[in-house]
Amino acid sequence: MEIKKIDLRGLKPGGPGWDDARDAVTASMVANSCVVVQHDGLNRDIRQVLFGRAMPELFAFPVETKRRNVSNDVQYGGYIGQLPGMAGYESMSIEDVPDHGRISDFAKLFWPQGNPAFCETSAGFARDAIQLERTVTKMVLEGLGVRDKHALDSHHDRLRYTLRMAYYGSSPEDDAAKMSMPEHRDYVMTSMIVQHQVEGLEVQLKDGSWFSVPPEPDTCAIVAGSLFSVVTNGRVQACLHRVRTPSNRDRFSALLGCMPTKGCMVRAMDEFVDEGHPLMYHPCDPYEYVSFQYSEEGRKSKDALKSFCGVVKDEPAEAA
Ligand SMILES: O=C(O)CCC(=O)C(=O)O
Ligand SMILES: [Fe+2]
Repeated sequence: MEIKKIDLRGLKPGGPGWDDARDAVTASMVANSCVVVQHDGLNRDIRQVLFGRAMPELFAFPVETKRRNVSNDVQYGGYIGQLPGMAGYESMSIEDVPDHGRISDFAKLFWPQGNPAFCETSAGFARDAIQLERTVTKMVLEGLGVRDKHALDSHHDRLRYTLRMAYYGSSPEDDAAKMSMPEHRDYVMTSMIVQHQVEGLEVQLKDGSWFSVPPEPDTCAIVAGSLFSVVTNGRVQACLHRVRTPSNRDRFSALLGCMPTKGCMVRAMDEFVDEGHPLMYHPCDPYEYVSFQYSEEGRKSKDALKSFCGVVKDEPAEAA
């Protein structure tokens, strides 16, 4: 089994090829909780500068400087590094990235006099990534049967976006089979993952095997997070994925995470609930869900989303 990449180049909503691509994107999301697309949406020059210059310069700063990137807002925001079992992994996030003030505040943590080139690169990348994410999510929701333009718009209007830049440093004594990031599901609505030259992202397929997403230029992967299961009433499950780089090279990736804006409840869209598909998840506050997922109870749970807001709760684990 594998995930076939879907060509979105040159497609316009409703134009030639759109319906076929939409159906293929939807089928991949339903089957694998992930879609890999070939696109012309992420400007090549911007990507080249982001991965070739901006990110290497950023991660070269000392840890004390990188730690200035803090977040009081979301779990795994700000700077992450030196995690147990994940030596070599670091990431830095810019929340609400369409707000240029957030990017320049971030840049000033590293370059107190500012760094317009860095700001332009990250803003350009984020702008393109948001556009592409919206196209793909629109395809999936339409492909699953949502026709109401207002419902699609209001889904998008209530999202906020975080740009996360990640670095996976290798070390000569690393075992090539070693995991750089253990398997997990993202709590978000969706994550877009852009790789650059070095492999790493692996997605678990329905038959339990792991598919390594090739780091081809002009492609990216969009994986479903837990909150997308709520919205689609379980039609699309959260994607189990991990990072492993058998070639043992240093690796960068850029991620666009979508979360609902604060204060918005997440609920199944009307189109996905009917007699044959009873409601699976009660409407929930996404930020309360995130706290739950990382709480002791959430970590112990076989299916944190179901335990938190499932209409039918998980069977409690049997006492040993
Ligand atoms: O770097 C990647 O390819 C994926 C990282 C990831 O899954 C995450 O940060 O949640
Ligand atoms: Fe992830």
